[in-house]
Amino acid sequence: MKPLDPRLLRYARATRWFLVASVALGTASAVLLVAQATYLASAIAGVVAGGDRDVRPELIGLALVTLGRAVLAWAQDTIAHRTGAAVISALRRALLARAVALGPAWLERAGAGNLATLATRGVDALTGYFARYLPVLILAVVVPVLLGARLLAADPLTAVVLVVTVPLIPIFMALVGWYTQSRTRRQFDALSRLSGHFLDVVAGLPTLIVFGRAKAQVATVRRITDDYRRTTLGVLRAAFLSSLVLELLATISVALVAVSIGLRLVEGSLTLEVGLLVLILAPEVYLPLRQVGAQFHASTEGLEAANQVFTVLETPLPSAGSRTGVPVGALTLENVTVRYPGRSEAALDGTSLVVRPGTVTALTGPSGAGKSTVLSVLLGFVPPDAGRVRIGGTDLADLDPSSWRSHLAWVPQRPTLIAGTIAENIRLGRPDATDAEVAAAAADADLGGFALDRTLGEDGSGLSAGERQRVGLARAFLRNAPIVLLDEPTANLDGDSEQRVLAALRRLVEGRTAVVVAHRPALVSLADHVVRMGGVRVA
Ligand SMILES: Nc1ncnc2c1ncn2[C@@H]1O[C@H](COP(=O)(O)OP(=O)(O)OP(=O)(O)O)[C@@H](O)[C@H]1O
Repeated sequence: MKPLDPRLLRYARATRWFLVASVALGTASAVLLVAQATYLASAIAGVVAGGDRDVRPELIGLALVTLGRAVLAWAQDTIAHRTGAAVISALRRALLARAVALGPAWLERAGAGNLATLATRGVDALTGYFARYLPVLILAVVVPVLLGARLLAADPLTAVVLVVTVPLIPIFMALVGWYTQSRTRRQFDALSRLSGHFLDVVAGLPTLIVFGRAKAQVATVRRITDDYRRTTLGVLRAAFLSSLVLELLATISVALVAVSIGLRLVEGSLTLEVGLLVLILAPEVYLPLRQVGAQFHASTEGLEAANQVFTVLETPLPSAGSRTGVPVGALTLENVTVRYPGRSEAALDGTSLVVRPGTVTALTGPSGAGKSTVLSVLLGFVPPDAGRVRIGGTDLADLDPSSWRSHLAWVPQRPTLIAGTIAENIRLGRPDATDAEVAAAAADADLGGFALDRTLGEDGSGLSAGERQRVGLARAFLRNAPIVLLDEPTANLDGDSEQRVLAALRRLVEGRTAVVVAHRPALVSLADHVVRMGGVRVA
């Protein structure tokens, strides 16, 4: 694992300024450190020498330098936290924007749980990286160089000891990093698996309880948790052991310097002032290196998360057209074949279909025949593996996806609802709609008797399946788009509601191009054309 992933500089610009500021602050702090040691050594040597030597200037200098170092530490800390927050929010925004651009088919493969872990806990782990690891990493480069130069000037023999021992620490750390990389990845994978599974279990809890599988799921969660605990302990073990060895290495090196100073002081070949200066500065050379070792493991989780974010950001987008003018005309599927990843059988196998403008086409057929897949293809969520989709003669692949979708209204089998009021949920269909337009759309979808300011919970909890579908319909009414795609819009409605919604649907599809997945005869009767799907090729 690289100590600084160059992609961080590319995707999070705040990192560049942070590095520049940190190098400047680190250099200033190293210079103050040398000044502090010089004042201290001179003051002690002065006191030991006795006589009437006035050490007040050294003491004043010492106080000022100490104050300066405190100010620098505060500035470094503030900048580190601010940069961390800026980078985290930039990465999170980029990640979510990319996930949206990659589309639902990618999300299904990547897993919503994984994405949620990455966007929350994952990128948050970068706080430790910016606040604790990077500053000491920079100090670990700047301080040994500056202090080494000062020590070379003061006592070349100590400089030789440093040149021999200091490089051992980064070499050792690189070995540790190499060893722990795969373990950290395994730890993060286990956490993602745990989150994904937990999400599924919570969402399906009522079903699991009814089928008596809740206990079995508890056992599965326990197994994954155990796995996570084991990998975490493995990473921690490596962290503690490597810190121990680094401390040992640094301590032995300082001891070597101290012994040589002691011997030469006794011999009289070194003055007390220089000896003290070297003794004060030598441990400071190793300090940032030791801190890097100690903080390295605090940073690995954040770096691994960043690595995974970059993998998502670098996932090529499905090829999309750029034509923004959407032509008016027939929607045509020509020998379209769709094969979902991991499925040997094609969901659509050479399907051809023509939907003439201004007409309603009903897709019927047995479950699994590929009706919803036709809608996904028309929505541009699932690209055909073979064949073409044309809009008025233009290949759908040449159209800019968001321009195309701005011409569509879509009601899926289970419309997605967000936490918020019913009105807010309907307004997703057209965010700039007025309250009166929202109310009219609600009335069209047979939601007239509902208090639109009623607040729904997460995923629209608090509504029945039929009510959820009517909110989805109200959205389509509000959208007022020329093409309407409906996936069994009356599936969950009772007879009376169905009649009212059908009347509204008749108004909705009037003069528009509509494709309706339909099972119920009443809905099929809305259609100008009925296409039966399932096994046989349709036309
Ligand atoms: N995301 C997916 N990943 C893998 N296979 C899928 C996916 N979505 C659908 N399929 C498969 O593709 C086939 C067609 O599914 P589709 O949902 O289009 O059928 P449908 O006719 O709409 O069915 P229903 O009437 O039950 O909604 C089915 O065999 C289904 O299992």
